[in-house]
Amino acid sequence: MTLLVTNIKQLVGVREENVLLRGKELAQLPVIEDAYLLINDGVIAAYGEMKHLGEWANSMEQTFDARGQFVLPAWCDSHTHLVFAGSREEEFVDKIKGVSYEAIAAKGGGILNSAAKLAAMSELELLRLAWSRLEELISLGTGAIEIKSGYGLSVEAELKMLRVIQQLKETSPIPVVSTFLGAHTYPLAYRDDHKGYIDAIINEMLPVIADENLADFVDVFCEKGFFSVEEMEEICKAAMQYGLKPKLHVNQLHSIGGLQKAIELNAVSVDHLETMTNADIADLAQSNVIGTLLPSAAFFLRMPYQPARAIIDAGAAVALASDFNPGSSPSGNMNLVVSMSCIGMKMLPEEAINAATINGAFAMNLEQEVGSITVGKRANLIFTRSIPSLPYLPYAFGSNLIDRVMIGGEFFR
Ligand SMILES: N=CN[C@@H](CCC(=O)O)C(=O)O
Ligand SMILES: [Zn+2]
Repeated sequence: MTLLVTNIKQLVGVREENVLLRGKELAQLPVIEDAYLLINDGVIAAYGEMKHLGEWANSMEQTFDARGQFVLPAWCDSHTHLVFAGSREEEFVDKIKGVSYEAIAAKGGGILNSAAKLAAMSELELLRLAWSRLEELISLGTGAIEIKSGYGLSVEAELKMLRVIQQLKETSPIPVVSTFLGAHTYPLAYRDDHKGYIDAIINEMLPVIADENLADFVDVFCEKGFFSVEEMEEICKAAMQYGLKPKLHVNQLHSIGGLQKAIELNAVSVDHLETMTNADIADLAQSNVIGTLLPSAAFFLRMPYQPARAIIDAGAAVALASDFNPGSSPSGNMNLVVSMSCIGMKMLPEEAINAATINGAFAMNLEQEVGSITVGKRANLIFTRSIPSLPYLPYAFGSNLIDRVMIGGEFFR
């Protein structure tokens, strides 16, 4: 089926080629004013200025008049923990009362709290909950997503999470990539036996994950009190033997060398980056690794935002993602993430949109499929409400400025 979209006020993120944007390039967001867009079988087939629309347009079987809407590539959310069993608002209240993130984790809260809830839930119920979250995110403009395990922390429960992600992958209308995060924290039973848990990850979880093709990436929470740089290296090297690529949680609370090791391991991305030394910024800028910034986690944990300006100005490639999870970012709303990055991290609107689309696609190895208006890519698109300009999107934070979301050439809901 072919659909012609006409009278688009601005077609945003038009790119003939896929290039990961770094440094100054991040502010370059190519648009076509007063545009048309042709979609064939759910895939972008052509685009251009309305004035160049040929006679052929008259014979189109299906047309949609965008009447002055802006059309953007849907958000590419490259870091989420979307599969979880329950919310953790009791910890939210504890934190308001002054209890720290680390103190909550130390007394069995945090990730372990989510793991206990997940262990008690069936695969089917987990899938039902995750599916309804995913539907909400798509209606908020997310057109591709990465989902991690990491609330299982046992062979059985990690595999249960990954099988839920696998089912989402098979049935979701948007591309889903899967990340194995068995090394999210040490389960209680292995609190004093790190080697034992790492052995379980390497010898019991990874072979099944590889056998059933349950993950595209491997992640480790490299942090004081969680996994050390050496432990991260051991786990990544084992996972890489099965073809999983590293995408790693580093430099959230402390700078302990995780970022440098991730670069050495040729990670696809290093995620969080709230705590960056000047040397960390320089090392990232000189590497090919994408720095994925998660401003809503910093916001929710009341931490200083990631130093986006310094990271971009040093020449690094950055992506933006939601980190949707029940502990540190109970929102997967990428519109809010884009606003926060402009308001809290002084990213330009063009930089934020690029970081949340094309660079996010690169951070999931999905750049051939999504992230820009490019012939051959999926027509996963955001149609805005009537807005005066593109910067109005991050400026008017909290308003729902999305009129419709298109997934694979069809309007979603
Ligand atoms: N930092 C590690 N993991 C999650 C938080 C997990 C949780 O608190 O449940 C994050 O990315 O912020
Ligand atoms: Zn995370």
